[in-house]
Amino acid sequence: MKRAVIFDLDGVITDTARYHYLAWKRLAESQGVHFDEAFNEHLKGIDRMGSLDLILASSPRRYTQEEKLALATAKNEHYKVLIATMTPGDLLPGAVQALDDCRAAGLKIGLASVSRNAFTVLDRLGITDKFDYVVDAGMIAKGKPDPEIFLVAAQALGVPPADCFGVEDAVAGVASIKAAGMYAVGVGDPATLRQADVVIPSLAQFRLSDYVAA
Ligand SMILES: O=P(O)(O)OC[C@H]1O[C@@H](O)[C@H](O)[C@@H](O)[C@@H]1O
Ligand SMILES: [Mg+2]
Repeated sequence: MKRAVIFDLDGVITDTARYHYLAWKRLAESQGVHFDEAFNEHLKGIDRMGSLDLILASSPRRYTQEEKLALATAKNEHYKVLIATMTPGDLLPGAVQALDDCRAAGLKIGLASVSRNAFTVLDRLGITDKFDYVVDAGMIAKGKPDPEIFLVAAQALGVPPADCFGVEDAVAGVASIKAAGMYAVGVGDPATLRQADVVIPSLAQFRLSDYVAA
């Protein structure tokens, strides 16, 4: 029986994945790099500097560390403008119900986000207190697809990884959950999230009883 659930944030609980996409697209195009939805799939779940490196790999120019930091900061400033007006109305359908179902079933609830804006987004959505523990980028050395972030969350929740399941919209995130030895619920397209144990289109189709016994 599963005793804990660890959710990703961006693209699972709220549509910030769209805001990351818009901010990266503007940044990439400012550097003459073509950017589309297909390329963006590879960036989902990847931390800020890792994402920038993947984008700049398509540029013939070489960038100094200082230039890269300036570009990452510019992207983040744009992203912060996009999330500044978020409200609880930006919770995706089924998100609160899924969290409440997990709470009612007595599961520990964690959040594993590589975003340095995770606490701001949780605050804007008004759901910070729905989590027993939140791991963000500042607490880990290696981002997704490394298992570290899900393992740190499981340890903080006091539940062995085999008794946890993770919920993710990103290829890198599902890989991180599986590498941590957990059951993976993918949110999105089964053709993209091939490594997940089960894939649902959105949290509106979240069926806790299907995962706790898995
Ligand atoms: O730039 P931030 O807010 O620290 O976010 C880092 C990453 O956070 C992840 O949750 C997103 O899926 C990525 O797209 C994003 O790049
Ligand atoms: Mg995500």
